[in-house]
Amino acid sequence: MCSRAFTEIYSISPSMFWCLMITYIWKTILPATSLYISNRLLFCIELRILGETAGVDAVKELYWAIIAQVACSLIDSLMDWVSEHILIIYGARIKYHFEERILEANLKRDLPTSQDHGAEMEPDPDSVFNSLQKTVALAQEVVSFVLKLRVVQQVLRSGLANGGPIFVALSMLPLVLYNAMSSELGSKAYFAHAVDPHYLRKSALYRLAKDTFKQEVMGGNIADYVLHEYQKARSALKNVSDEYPSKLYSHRDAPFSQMILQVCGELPMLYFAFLAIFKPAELSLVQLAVLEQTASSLRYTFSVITWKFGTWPGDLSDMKRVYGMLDLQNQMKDGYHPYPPANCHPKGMELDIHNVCFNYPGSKTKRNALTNISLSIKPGQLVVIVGANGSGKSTIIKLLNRSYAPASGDISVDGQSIEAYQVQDLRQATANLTQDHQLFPLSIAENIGLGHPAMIRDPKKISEAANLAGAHVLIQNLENGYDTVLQPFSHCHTSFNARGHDTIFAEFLKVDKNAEVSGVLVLRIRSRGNLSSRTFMRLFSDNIRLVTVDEPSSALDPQGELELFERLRGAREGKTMIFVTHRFGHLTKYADLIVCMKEGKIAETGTHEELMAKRGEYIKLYNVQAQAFQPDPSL
Ligand SMILES: Nc1ncnc2c1ncn2[C@@H]1O[C@H](COP(=O)(O)OP(=O)(O)OP(=O)(O)O)[C@@H](O)[C@H]1O
Repeated sequence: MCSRAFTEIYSISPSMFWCLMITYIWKTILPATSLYISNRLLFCIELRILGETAGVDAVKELYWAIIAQVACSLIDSLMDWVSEHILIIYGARIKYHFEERILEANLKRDLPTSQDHGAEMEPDPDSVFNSLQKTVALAQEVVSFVLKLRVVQQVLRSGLANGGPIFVALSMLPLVLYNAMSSELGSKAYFAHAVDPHYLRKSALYRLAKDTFKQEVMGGNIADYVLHEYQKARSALKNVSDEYPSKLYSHRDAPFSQMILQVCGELPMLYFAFLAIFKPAELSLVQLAVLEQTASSLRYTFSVITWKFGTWPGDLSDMKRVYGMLDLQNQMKDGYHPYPPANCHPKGMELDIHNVCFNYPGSKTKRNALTNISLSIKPGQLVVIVGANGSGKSTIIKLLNRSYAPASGDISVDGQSIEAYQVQDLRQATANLTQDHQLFPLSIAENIGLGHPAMIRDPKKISEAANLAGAHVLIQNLENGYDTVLQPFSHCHTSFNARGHDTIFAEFLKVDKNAEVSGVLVLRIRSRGNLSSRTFMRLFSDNIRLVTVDEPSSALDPQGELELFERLRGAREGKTMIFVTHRFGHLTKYADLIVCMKEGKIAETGTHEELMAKRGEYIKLYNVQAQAFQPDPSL
């Protein structure tokens, strides 16, 4: 997986990749090089002070060490600048690259797969690069540790550091012991949850003073009860601590391990003190400084490695999430055949639903959403599906537009199984108007034009579609007309301190507010048919052979719905039309076929007259509606 990420990131910009690698290599060798140079510097200073040249040109070495030290510092700051500069540009390019890949994958993903994988569908586009950087950082520390060991070896071999091996070994001992005896949670994978019933009750009661519940608590005059119950729960909790899990985990009942570790930490200095007592001639302060410097540098790298190694699986998991999401296969297989077939009927789509059963993925209900549905719809028919809430009307539409696939049975379209066709082609031949239609955070013109993207740059067609949907006048009266952006995203940002700065914060609120389109306006646009404008726009496409309208009444008043149905019927030529609606009175008289649903099954089918004569399920629904419009005789 790491090599896949490397290859992908490399392909975004090979030149920037190599520049970044050079800075990483530099950062890897720098600590060992600095350690070596500063050790040399200290030794040369000592030789110079004591006047012991012993064949070494101390002054010349001192100059070289000074030049090398300064050069390292300069190169290091240059490398810092280069890597920061590259990361700003390259980092953004990498992020946008993965953002695009995630967007593309999400757009191609079918509904059941998206619903089954929920949160996995939105991984952080930054995480591949972040994970890779953390992997590189771990590798850097390991290599740096090995290089530092080489420097230690050299120091010990030089004979200038008497007692060095024991000193270095003693310096590393506490770290090794610490890792062996460690009881830290920090680098472990864990999750924690509270189980104590008194603690859970105390926390729940504490929340009752918050805004969400306040009105209810005050209105119900239950404040005393809440406080009393809180006190009861608190005293039942006794000494149970709610300290962070990591602290509770690392706390030891006896102090011995801590004491041993503490004493071990002092051992190197104690050892040197004993040497000073018993072999003072073999020691110097510079030796002590060099050894301490070397050992502390090794200790630091060792502890960074152990920490990074512990957190590495977690770092990689973010990268895994991105690739897991990108590699996810759609549950619904795409077909091979183009749609429409050459011999299709000019009047519209022919549909044959045969013995279809279906339930939603993850549904916990015993009853299927649809059970044994069989239905034939002839080309160009106007079909109305009626039935109580939850009887399965919308689900039929969702199977027809291939949002889901039946669990069993088959749907055939123009004589061929629906699954044999390419989904994209089928969708191009279908116009859906549903209760779930959303306004996109784009301009009104785009919101409408996206019904038929080929005409999205045609303002005449867009206003014609809005006119047909009855939304044109409202849109035209807006300050920015069709260019009004609906529900724009705000990209404002304040620093933490700006919150204490009245002028800046007021300005921030103003800018942030400007980005909002009022919710009232959005509602008006919805109710005045901006959503159906998109469907009318879609109807301008010559490809449409099936129109499904699923209860747009939640956004429309009865008059608006009646007008909408009238206009949709006006565009009926060459299209099969299926309407799902509760207010079906004004539609059923035009219906070639009425399908009456009950509890996921088809209760009866026929024309209005046939179903009225049957005196079954349909007439019950019809009478309930009719009664709502008749005067109450008791009044
Ligand atoms: N996304 C979903 N996940 C799980 N169950 C669902 C989902 N959508 C609908 N259902 C269930 O499937 C059954 C049929 O729902 P459907 O929406 O098709 O009924 P409907 O007749 O269109 O109802 P309404 O008139 O209220 O829209 C219901 O029991 C409903 O609760």
